[in-house]
Amino acid sequence: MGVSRETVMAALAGINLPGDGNLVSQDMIRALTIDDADDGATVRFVIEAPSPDAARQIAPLQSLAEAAVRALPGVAAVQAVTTAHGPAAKPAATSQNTPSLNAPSLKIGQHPTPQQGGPQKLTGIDRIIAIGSGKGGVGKSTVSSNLAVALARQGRRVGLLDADIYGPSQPRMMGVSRRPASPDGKIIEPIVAHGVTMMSLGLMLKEDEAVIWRGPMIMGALQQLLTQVAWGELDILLIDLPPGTGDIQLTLCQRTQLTGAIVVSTPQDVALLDARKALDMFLKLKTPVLGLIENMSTFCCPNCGHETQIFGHGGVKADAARLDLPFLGELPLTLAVREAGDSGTPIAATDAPEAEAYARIAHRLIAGGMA
Ligand SMILES: Nc1ncnc2c1ncn2[C@@H]1O[C@H](COP(=O)(O)OP(=O)(O)OP(=O)(O)O)[C@@H](O)[C@H]1O
Repeated sequence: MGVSRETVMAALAGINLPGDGNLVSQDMIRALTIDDADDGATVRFVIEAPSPDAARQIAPLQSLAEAAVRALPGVAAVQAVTTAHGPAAKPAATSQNTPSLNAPSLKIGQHPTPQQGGPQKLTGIDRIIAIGSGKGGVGKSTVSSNLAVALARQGRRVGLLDADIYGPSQPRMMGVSRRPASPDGKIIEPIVAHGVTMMSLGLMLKEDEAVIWRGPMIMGALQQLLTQVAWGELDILLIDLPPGTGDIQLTLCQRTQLTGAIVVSTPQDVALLDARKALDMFLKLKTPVLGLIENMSTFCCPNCGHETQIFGHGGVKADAARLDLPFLGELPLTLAVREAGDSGTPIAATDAPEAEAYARIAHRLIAGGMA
């Protein structure tokens, strides 16, 4: 019989905060998961502080919390992360950037405002890279969150915008559930998680709420997420696109000066067919393709170590060579990557062996001046 959620929460309630209360009474525990195994449970949780300053202040409590949970009978391993809610750095000065203490009243999903001239730069953001795919479910969001975290771990100031407006998955993958604040009703304060400044439309909606919007409203929402979020100074903003070649991709490439795009695909033929359409779209929109990533390249059985190429292998690399585009690397299909994403702590934020593959791609982007 494994450890229960209640027992873990009771242990965490024993970790007192410097001011008042404890980790549980101050509602700071998020994304608690308990994975039972024969040799004991692995417990994962996120400590979400109300601000980056508070996160720094309580950083030493993370190891106390981990030790308290590890001491419980039936627990084999503990993985905890401290994240903060609030702006990463002082936002770039704009006339609207004067927060007050009023309650947020931001209305997302308005029609876009007309824009003069061609694609525009975003103040304070050095590079913007869109991460796209042709087909859904190939791991574009998983790659985006892990790459963002890997780049942040290598010292870059990273933003992550979830532009998958119909199916935002970054809140879950980054372990964030709190609605961002908008003290003046105009500027939205992003959330900081795993060292990444992030924002998603999913954070502005109720979890099960569907977005039923026509093209212009979607484009308006994207424009708001790009221009009304206080991103601060960033080396790189990664944009997790929805699958396909629709309104969001078109609006983004035409209105925002992108450094380029990265296309993620599995090696499977049906995925590659759609990936080629995404590549063709970026070509037509004159957005440079910075490279291709092959996700779910190989599967290594965690029990016997046997390697299987479930979706084939090498197809993306071959396409990159054929189209004379950079191949950025391949990522394995593993249970740990899926579980990490579901638990709100991307594998790249851990010391698991899988983190290395994301770190390599991040290093390559930095070395190439792309991040
Ligand atoms: N390398 C991997 N190993 C194991 N699971 C993976 C891997 N990459 C993605 N997954 C899992 O596959 C599922 C789909 O991934 P993800 O949501 O990242 O894809 P997507 O291309 O962004 O999908 P969509 O855009 O259609 O929402 C998720 O459950 C994710 O955890």
